[in-house]
Amino acid sequence: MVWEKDPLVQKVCELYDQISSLESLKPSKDVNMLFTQLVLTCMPPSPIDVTKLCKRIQEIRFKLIRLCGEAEGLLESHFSTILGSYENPLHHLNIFPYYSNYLKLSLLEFDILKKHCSDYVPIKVAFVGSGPLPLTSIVLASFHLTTTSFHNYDIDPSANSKALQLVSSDPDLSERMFFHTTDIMDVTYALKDYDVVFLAALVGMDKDAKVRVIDHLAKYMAPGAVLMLRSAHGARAFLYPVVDPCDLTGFEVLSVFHPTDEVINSVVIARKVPTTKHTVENPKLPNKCSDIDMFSPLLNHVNLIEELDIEDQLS
Ligand SMILES: C[S@@+](CC[C@H](N)C(=O)[O-])C[C@H]1O[C@@H](n2cnc3c(N)ncnc32)[C@H](O)[C@@H]1O
Repeated sequence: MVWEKDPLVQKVCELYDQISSLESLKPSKDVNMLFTQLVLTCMPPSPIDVTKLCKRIQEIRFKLIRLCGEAEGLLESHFSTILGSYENPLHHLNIFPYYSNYLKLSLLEFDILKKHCSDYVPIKVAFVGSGPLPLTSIVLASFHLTTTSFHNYDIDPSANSKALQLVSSDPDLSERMFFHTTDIMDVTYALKDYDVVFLAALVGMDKDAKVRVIDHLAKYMAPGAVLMLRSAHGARAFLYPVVDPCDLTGFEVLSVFHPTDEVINSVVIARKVPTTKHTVENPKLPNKCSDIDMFSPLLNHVNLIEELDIEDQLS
């Protein structure tokens, strides 16, 4: 189908023109109004396949994803600064306008994780691209994985110092949340200690960059460890990069879930396969997620069905 004439695509291009003309993407009435319009335009289920867009609109999409990422970072930084001024920041998270979205997204990710690691609670989780307001780690640690330690990686030192400020006064999370300031591409053997690695939607802003990060994680994560990724589907792919199962070399894709409500990101869960050219010598098996016999006929049978489901979903 030729998407250029599609009214939704036309609306996205109009909004791009206005957003790209803004002086600043810091939270303001105009910025909030334009991004709210953009999200409301892209949210409804849509048959749009962004791989079929013409070159001009592909370029608009790539620039728009970057603008959305910049605005999201500025929004999170803005509210993290306000929250950091409270005595107990974690008691006031609901001042963040998208807090309920994170509650729903984190519950969705926890439910999907539980389904594929049903007999085991992860001991160590890494969140890559945690940002100045690491709500996924905070929500998971507070409500779902209440004994798990969370290692948050962010390339931006100011993001980590703001994030640390939010949890340092909490007796529980201050003991279970850790922050590492580094490019994830520079983290190697430490990655093999994590039972689960979450990859933020905004780490790897285009396909090539995303695949480079995924290949790096495939090289150093422990066999059997779980990778949770955020992707996008339909018109939501104008807001975030898309992760396709074929991008996940070195992993076995367990499921892909496309929400249709106000949770914008699709969720992809995959498990590091035990034998891959990427495997680093003598990898330490993280824990029970890898104790599952990766090649037991039953498991393969179940996985095959789920992968077939994936094929159905994606066809
Ligand atoms: C603003 S946060 C938003 C996270 C968002 N809530 C999500 O789930 O995608 C994204 C963070 O990723 C960080 N980031 C981007 N590339 C990175 C990399 N290669 N290594 C570590 N952090 C990175 C940015 O500094 C930014 O703070």
